Amino acid sequence: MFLKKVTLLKEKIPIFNDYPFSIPSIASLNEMKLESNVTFFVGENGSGKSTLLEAIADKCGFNTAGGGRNNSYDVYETNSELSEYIRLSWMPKITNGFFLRSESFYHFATHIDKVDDNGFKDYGGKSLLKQSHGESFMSLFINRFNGEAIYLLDEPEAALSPARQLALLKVIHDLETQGDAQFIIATHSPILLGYPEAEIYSFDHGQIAKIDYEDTDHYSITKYFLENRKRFLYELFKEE
Ligand SMILES: Nc1ncnc2c1ncn2[C@@H]1O[C@H](COP(=O)(O)OP(=O)(O)OP(=O)(O)O)[C@@H](O)[C@H]1O
Repeated sequence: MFLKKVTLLKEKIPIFNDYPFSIPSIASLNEMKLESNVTFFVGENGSGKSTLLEAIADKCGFNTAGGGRNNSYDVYETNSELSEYIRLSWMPKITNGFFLRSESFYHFATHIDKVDDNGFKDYGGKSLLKQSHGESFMSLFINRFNGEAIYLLDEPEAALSPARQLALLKVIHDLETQGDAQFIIATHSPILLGYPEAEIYSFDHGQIAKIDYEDTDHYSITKYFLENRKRFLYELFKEE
């Protein structure tokens, strides 16, 4: 693995009232140690996962709208308001990698459609715009992801069927074990979170703290739902 630590430079922060320091998990961050090739960010909607992931991507020099170092398409790029307040500690430093931002992947696909002159070799030999959302994600993972690199994925499951989520686990496993790749993944998927030996950071309760897989809401709510679906729905829908 390459990225070992993310530190919040608290002394540089002028005021904690405004975004992104108004997010409790971000405001309470001191340093986050990364000790596994695969790290997950979990937490409720709005708990700050994407904000931190985007700041890390910006610091890596990746396009914050999604892409790697060479994917410059300013028109869709957004500024990370957090990146100038974090420090990344590497050992060794690498520059290869990719930031997958599910919500704006269409912009990346449109950009590639305009500039690719290589028969879409990095994307399965077909324009990403002519593949389904999930197919285009898998084409990217299988063809473009390789070698020593850091991959930052924001909700990759958004486009993936359960079977394709399992396929992504296999891609992660192959890259991690053969290519020494590092992954940081913000997710709500109980399937992805089940990756063995992964480190999981929860952004809930106003802090960023390690959590075991079985202690995440994603695991426990999904498990309870699948095992007690009728009772669960009865309780959910019943009149107060
Ligand atoms: N550019 C912005 N300006 C002001 N507030 C923002 C901005 N971007 C995000 N926020 C707010 O910051 C909070 C954290 O957002 P963020 O996208 O990091 O959450 P998240 O944990 O990734 O959520 P989700 O699981 O829904 O993707 C939210 O309350 C959001 O409304």
